[in-house]
Amino acid sequence: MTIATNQYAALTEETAIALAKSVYPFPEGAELSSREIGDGNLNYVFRITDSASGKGVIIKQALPYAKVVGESWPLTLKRAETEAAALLKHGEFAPGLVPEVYATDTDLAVTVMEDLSHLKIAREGLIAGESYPKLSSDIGEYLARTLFHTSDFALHPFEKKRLAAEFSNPELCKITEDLIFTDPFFDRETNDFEPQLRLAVEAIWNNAPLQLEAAKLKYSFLTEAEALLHGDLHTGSIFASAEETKVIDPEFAFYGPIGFDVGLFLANLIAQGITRTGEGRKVITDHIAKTWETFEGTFSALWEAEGVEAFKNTPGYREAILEKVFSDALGFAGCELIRRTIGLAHVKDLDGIEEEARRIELKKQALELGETLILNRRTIKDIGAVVRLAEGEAR
Ligand SMILES: Nc1ncnc2c1ncn2[C@@H]1O[C@H](COP(=O)(O)OP(=O)(O)O)[C@@H](O)[C@H]1O
Ligand SMILES: CSC[C@H]1O[C@H](OP(=O)(O)O)[C@H](O)[C@@H]1O
Repeated sequence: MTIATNQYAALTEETAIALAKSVYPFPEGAELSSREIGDGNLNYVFRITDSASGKGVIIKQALPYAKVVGESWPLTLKRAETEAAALLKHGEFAPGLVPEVYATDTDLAVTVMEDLSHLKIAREGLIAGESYPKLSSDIGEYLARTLFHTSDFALHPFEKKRLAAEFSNPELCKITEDLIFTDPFFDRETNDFEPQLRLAVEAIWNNAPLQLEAAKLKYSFLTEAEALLHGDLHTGSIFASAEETKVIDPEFAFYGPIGFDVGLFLANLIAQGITRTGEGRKVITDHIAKTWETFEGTFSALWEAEGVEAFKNTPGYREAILEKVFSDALGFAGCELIRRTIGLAHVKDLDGIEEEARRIELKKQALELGETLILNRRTIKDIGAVVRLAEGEAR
C-alpha cells in the first residue's frame, strides 16, 4: 500500500498515530499509544500500539540527516525507499526471515511494518547471555537465499542489471566506504578510541601490507556488483528469540560483493565471542561454523536446483565461487572488527565492558583478529580455521 502525501514532515508521536490508523486495520475505536523507540544511528522508529490487544505497527522514518551526528550530516531520504524495497525483495526469497511491510511513502520517507517487539535485538540478547539456537542456521539460510536469488546465478542478466540500477545507493555506500574501509586505516577525525589503544592503532596506520589488503577489499566493495546485499548485517539488525529470526534495517542495500553480508555477520559474532570464555564462547563459535556451513550448503543446493548460468555444471566453478565468497567474507569481517573497535560506530559488546583493563585487552584482541583475517584471508582454508582463531587458539 502507498500512502498519499506529497510533502516531507518529521513525524511526531501524535502524527504517527494518525498515519498508522490510515494504513492499518485497527479495530473501530481502538485506543492507540505511540512512542519513539529508535536506538539506531540514523532514523526515527515509532511503535504504535493498540492498548486493548497490545498489538501494533512500527513506523520507521528517515530524517534528512544522520540522527547520530545531527543536521551537519545531511543524508538522502531515499534510504527509506531503498529499505522498504529491499525488505520486499529479500522477503520474496527468504519469507519469514524479514518483517512484513504494510505500507510505504516516498515523500514522508516512511515504512510501516510488522511490530517485532515480542523478539529481542540479537546483540542485546547475546550480551545478556541468551542463546538463540536458530540464529546461525536462519541467517545462513537468509544469506544464501537472498544473495543467490539476486545474483547472475539465478537471474536473467537484464533483470539483474535492472535491479542493480534500482538499488543504486551511493550516499549510504559512501558511509560504508568511509567508515569501514577508509577512516580506520588512517588518522581521521571520525575515529574514536581509548588512548590506551593508540599504539595498536598507529601500528595499523603504519602497516603497509595491511593497508594494501584493505585497499583491495575497498575496491572489491566499490566495484563488484554480485548480488543485492543487506549492506549492514550486524547483530543489531537482527531480531531473535529461541524460535524466530527476523532481519531488519536494510537501508544500506545495494549490489555488492556477496562476501560482505556474510563477513559482517561473522565479524559481529566474533566480537561477541571475544567477550566470552569457555562454554559461552563455544556457543558463539558454533554459530560461526553453522552460519558458513548453512550458507554454503543452501547456496550449493540452490545452484544445483535453480541455477541458470551456462557454466553451472563446469567442474570446479561453484567451488571457485564459494572460495571467493569465503575469502572476501574473512577480509570484510576483518575490516568490520577493526572499525567497530576504533572507528566512528562501535559495538556495545565491547564498549559495554565496564572494567577498563579488560575492555582494552579485548579490544586489542579484536584488532589483532581483524588484522589476521584481512592478511590471511586467502590462506585460511575453511571455517574450522576461523573457529580456531575465534576460540583463541592463536591468541
Ligand atoms: N519492526 C520492528 N519491530 C519492533 N521494533 C523495531 C522494528 N524495527 C526497528 N525497531 C526498533 O528500532 C530500533 C532501531 O531500528 P533500526 O532499523 O536499526 O534503525 P536505524 O536505521 O536507525 O539503525 C531497533 O533496534 C529496534 O529496537
Ligand atoms: C553514521 S552511520 C554509522 C553506522 O550506523 C549504521 O548502523 P545502524 O543504522 O544499524 O545503527 C551503519 O553501520 C553505519 O556504518
